[in-house]
Formats: sequence, structure tokens, C-alpha cells
Amino acid sequence: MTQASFDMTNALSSVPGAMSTMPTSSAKPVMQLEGVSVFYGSYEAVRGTTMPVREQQITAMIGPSGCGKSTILRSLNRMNDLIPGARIGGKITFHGQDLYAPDVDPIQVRRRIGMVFQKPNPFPKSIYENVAYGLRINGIKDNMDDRVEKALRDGALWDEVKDKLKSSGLALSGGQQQRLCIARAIAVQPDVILMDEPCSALDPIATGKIEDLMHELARTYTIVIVTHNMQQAARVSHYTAFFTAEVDEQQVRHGRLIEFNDTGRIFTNPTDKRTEDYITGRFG
Ligand SMILES: Nc1ncnc2c1ncn2[C@@H]1O[C@H](COP(=O)(O)OP(=O)(O)OP(=O)(O)O)[C@@H](O)[C@H]1O
Repeated sequence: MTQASFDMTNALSSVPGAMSTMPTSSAKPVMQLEGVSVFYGSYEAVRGTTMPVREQQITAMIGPSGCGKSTILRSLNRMNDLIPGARIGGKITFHGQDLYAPDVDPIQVRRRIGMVFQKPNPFPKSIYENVAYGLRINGIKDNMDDRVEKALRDGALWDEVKDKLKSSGLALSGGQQQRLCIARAIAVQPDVILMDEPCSALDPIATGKIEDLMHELARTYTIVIVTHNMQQAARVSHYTAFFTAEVDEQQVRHGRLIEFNDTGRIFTNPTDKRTEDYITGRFG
């Protein structure tokens, strides 16, 4: 056993139900990345990423700052399209279809592949409207009260807000705001939820609630999470992708996927020394 096994048991024992993060190896890939590179202008920020995103599993992306985790995450729902000069090479399929094919509507992509950001970003509207708005702009108008309630229940927020649905979403605590953003994302019933460091602005209690919620959501949704917190990756995810940044002959840094595997394997018996050095704290 390598030194890298140091915190897996602790990490897994500190969250109720964390052992449900045993991966289901038969879970089929909802998305598949094949040799994906992402460029900002002429700069290749991440190169050659090949990995699956498996159905109803949580996939964590970890690695040192600047290795391209957020860049790859944004490529999964075409958020990079909104950045001038950004483009991708390689191929990403979603249910077997090329996500970047000319006839694919990026708005529809973002409805089916939702996103939750690092900093909770509720709209300056009521709690109710935060959830209803996303439904309306997606053309959903019927059974609004039921839909809003279900999303807030599924976002583990209903009991805390059911008596103040008309209050501003901005008046909630940071952790509640993030659960509101999750409720807003799941209201339109996406297939996949992308989370970019969803707990980095939250205290440990609020973080624990979001982690518990992620376990619940993985019964229905496929989740990809970028996290700097390795114990969080160990606690919540079924699969882990470790990225790092490599310097080429011209001294330019490019992000690269080093290892993708079951989370248990990555944290107890990684195959690449760079993964082991990172998770044991010798690097990064
Ligand atoms: N909009 C952008 N325009 C130009 N370069 C960018 C842009 N966004 C990211 N980059 C560059 O791409 C590389 C990867 O950045 P990215 O934010 O994806 O890394 P990360 O691993 O998510 O980092 P962190 O953990 O610090 O958030 C970095 O060199 C970064 O400077």
C-alpha cells in the first residue's frame, strides 16, 4: 500500500452514507471526452483529455491551480462558447451525440447539462422566482407551484424556506443560497449537473449539507464536480480525474489529465507517481 492511502478511511467515515460512493462500474457513460483540448486564442490550456462521465455517478476533477479543471468542466456544457477566442479540439459526446455538432443548440445543451458555480449566485428575486424563472425561460409554465416545491425539496431547502417563499433569495445564508442555486439548476430536470467548487465559499456545516445533498442527487442525476478539497473528492465522488500542468519545451504550461479511476483507487493506490505526490501533499 502506498502512503497515498493516508486519509481515505477518515474521509469516507466523516460523511454519513459516504460508502454509497462505491462506484457502479456498469454505469454507462452519459458523456465521453475523446482527446479534448481547449484553447484560449492560440494558447492550449488543456490538452488531450480522454475520460467518461458515468450515469448517476459523481465524478470529481482535482489537481493544482491552473491545470484546467474549470476549463474542461465548462467545455461539458459549452459555457466556453461564451468566452471570446475559446474553442475546443477533440470530441465530446453526450448520449452518443457530438456536443459541438453544428446543429446542436448550446441553450438546449445548458438546459440538459446544468451548472452550479463557486460563488452562490441567486438572482435578485424572491426564493420562489429564483426557481420559477429558470422554468419559465425554458418554456415551462404549468404546475409552477408544484415544480418549485419539488425543486426546493430536492435541493434540501424546502423546510427552511417554505414559509418565506416571497423573501429575497439574497437574504439567505451562503449555504442556503447555494442550495437555492442547486434547486434552480435541477428544476428544469437536467441529465447532468456540473459543479465548480460549489463549497469553497461555505463553512464546514454548510459544506456537509451540500455533500449530503450531492449523494441524494446522484440517485437521479449525473454530477461532475471540480474541487480543491481532496477530502471532499474522496468523500463524495465515485470517480476521480487528476489533472496537472506540464511545461513544454517553450516553457508554456498546459493542463493534462494524468489519471482517471475509481475514487478509492486514486486515493489508495494511484498508478502515477504525480497523482500520489499530489494527494499525499508532496506537490501542489
Ligand atoms: N477566459 C480565459 N482566457 C484565457 N485564459 C484562460 C481563461 N480561463 C482560464 N484560462 C487559463 O487556462 C488555464 C487553466 O485555467 P482553469 O481556470 O481552467 O484552471 P483550474 O485548474 O480550474 O484552476 P483553479 O483551480 O485555480 O480554478 C490557466 O492557465 C488559465 O490562466
